[in-house]
Amino acid sequence: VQFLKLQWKSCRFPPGPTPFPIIGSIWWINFRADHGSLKKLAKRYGNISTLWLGHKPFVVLHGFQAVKDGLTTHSEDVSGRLQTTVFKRMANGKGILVSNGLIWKHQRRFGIGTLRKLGMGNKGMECGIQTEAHYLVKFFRDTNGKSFTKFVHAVSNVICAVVFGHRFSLEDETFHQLIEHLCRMPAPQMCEVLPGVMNHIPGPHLKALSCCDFVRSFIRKEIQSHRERGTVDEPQDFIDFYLDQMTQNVPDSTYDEDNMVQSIFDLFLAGSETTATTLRWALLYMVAYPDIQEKVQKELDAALGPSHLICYEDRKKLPYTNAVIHEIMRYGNIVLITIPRQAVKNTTVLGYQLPKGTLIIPNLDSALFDPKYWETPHQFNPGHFLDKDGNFVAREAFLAFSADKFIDSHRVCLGEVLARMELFIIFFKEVNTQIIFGSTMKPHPYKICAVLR
Ligand code: HEM
Repeated sequence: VQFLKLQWKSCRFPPGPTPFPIIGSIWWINFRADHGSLKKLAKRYGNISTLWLGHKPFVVLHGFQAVKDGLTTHSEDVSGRLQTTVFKRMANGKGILVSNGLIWKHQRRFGIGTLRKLGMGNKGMECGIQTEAHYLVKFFRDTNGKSFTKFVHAVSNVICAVVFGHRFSLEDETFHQLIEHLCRMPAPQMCEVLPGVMNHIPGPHLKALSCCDFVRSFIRKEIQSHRERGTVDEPQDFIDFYLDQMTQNVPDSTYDEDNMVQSIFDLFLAGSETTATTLRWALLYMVAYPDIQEKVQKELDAALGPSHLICYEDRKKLPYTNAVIHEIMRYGNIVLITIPRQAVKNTTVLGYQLPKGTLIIPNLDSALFDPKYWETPHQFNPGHFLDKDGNFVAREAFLAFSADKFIDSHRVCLGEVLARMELFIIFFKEVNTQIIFGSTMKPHPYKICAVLR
């Protein structure tokens, strides 16, 4: 009976493999939503298909057009986030990244507005990024080439300056603890499968949750020291602005300390590892494609010179470098599928009527490698972002930050402009001050025994 019920239910959704009670249809992709299995799914069922996790349908969007139309035609309808066990333990419905409804609207609007007031997109934040880029290169010189491990420190420090009003030294022990806990936080999936049981069994999932607690208590200490300092005439950082907002008389206000802590937590979570990983890919590609590195260095030398203090505006004079950074983001493809969306009301996606609560998985990877939109999708080719005269061209299929151009619209990356500034300035600083090369190929460690002849 359960089987028949499920078949009846699945008829109303986009096509997909046959679902069975309990296991659904994810058996068809070997229980793994990775690049290869989602490609296989699209090949068999088309650009919109359904996977069932037990009795829960996930609608998968594949290819640039499907991802774009699916997320933007009725963008507000598909702007929800699923409240999974992990997300509840991580955020409890607060903050920006996985919240919904009024809390999400308030916190997101406040977050964007405040980041702009604090200089996102202009000189304000540029200065903080230049400072971090400077310390990275200094650290590189002092340690003879080990700056690569410090990307996450540099980009987290930019966020520290914005939210706490100060940066940390790269040697600071407390800061190291913050970074360590931030990096150990990836979602503990087992809690999703067996929530009740996993809460009592030790393992990486409990470690990840205790890392969340550490980061939150770190943020609370900073808020406490702001409170002790008392009100300031001019708010200097995110916490100042938020404390001020809490005193305003806003109808149905959701501005409280828990939401402040979680919003700051979300900025760290969404903004540290993402940007740092992209920078690590950047260096790897410069090692793998030395001819491209050389062309970037030539363009920098010709347009700016070695002692120039780089600013984001300079990208307009550096079309090739700008194209290389975009190609790093496209080819590095760090997100694969974006955090699943949920329909907040009955809606239509690519002609299918989807009921409220349906989960939607936009496969960003499939847009960044869509052969209809990229000339050589599986090659690292900065030419994707250049016209025949060598001018930089933006590409509509470049959905690294999700599927909408406008930050004020629903659920796109809130830190896109900050990320772009960081990538441009830090990449410039690295390539302009050093030649990046890989060391020799070494054999894996092995044990050897010599016997006398
Ligand atoms: C290379 C760097 C980055 C990439 C590739 C990236 C990508 C993304 C993607 C794909 C999403 C999901 C959007 C959706 O649901 O459709 C997202 C959301 C978000 N990002 Fe980023 N991001 C980056 C850097 C940053 C930075 C630097 C910040 C802020 C400091 C940030 C803050 C956020 C926030 C708060 C959200 C949640 C928005 C919401 O749910 O309303 N991101 N990002």
